[in-house]
Amino acid sequence: MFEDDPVDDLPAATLCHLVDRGDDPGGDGGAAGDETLLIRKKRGVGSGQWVGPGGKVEPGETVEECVVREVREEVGIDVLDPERAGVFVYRSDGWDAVVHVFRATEYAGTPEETAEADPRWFPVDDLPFAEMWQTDREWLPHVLDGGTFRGRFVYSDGEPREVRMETGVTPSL
Ligand SMILES: Nc1ncnc2c1[nH]c(=O)n2[C@H]1C[C@H](O)[C@@H](COP(=O)(O)OP(=O)(O)OP(=O)(O)O)O1
Repeated sequence: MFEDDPVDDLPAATLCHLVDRGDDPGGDGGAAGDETLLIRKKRGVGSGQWVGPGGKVEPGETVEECVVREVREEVGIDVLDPERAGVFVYRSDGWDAVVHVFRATEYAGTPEETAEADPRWFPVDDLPFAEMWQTDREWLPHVLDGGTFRGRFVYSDGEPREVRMETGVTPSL
C-alpha cells in the first residue's frame, strides 16, 4: 500500500479512541451501552470537527508517550491501556503525517474542557460522522469494534481524493 510512497521522513501524530463499556459510560447519566470519547477540536489541524484526542509526536518521544501526553493535555485524563489499533498515511495540501491510532478502555479522571478541546461521549453506534474527517467512517467502526487497519488517505481542498484501506492487519507501515 505504501510501496510507491516513501513515508520514512513524514512527521508522526497520534489519535486515541477511548471506549467506555460501563453501565453508565462516561458517568454522565446517559443510557447504558458502549460510548467513545470525542473532542470538538478548537485549533490546529481539523479544528471545528469531532475527532479523537491526539496530536503531533514531539522530538525524543515515542508514539505511546505522545498519545498519553496529548490526551492528558487536551481533556485532562490519564489513559491507562493504550493499544495500537491502526496506522494511516495522511497527505494533504497542508501537512502530511503518519498517524498512529490507539484504542483504550481504561482511564483515570473525568474529561474536562480545555483551551484545545471540548470533550463529549458518543454512543459508538451514533457517531457525528457529518462533522468528522470523511475518512473516519472507513476505519473508526473497526477500531471501536476491537479491529485493526492500515490506510492511506490523500486529501485536497478538504476532500478525500484517494482512499486505500485494509483491515485485520498488523497496524504498522
Ligand atoms: N485524515 C485525518 N483523519 C483523522 N485525524 C487526522 C487526520 N489527519 C490528521 O492529521 N489527523 C489528526 C492526527 C493528529 O491527532 C491531529 C493533528 O495534530 P495536531 O492536533 O494539530 O497536533 P498538536 O500537537 O495537538 O497541535 P499543535 O501543538 O501543533 O497546535 O490530527
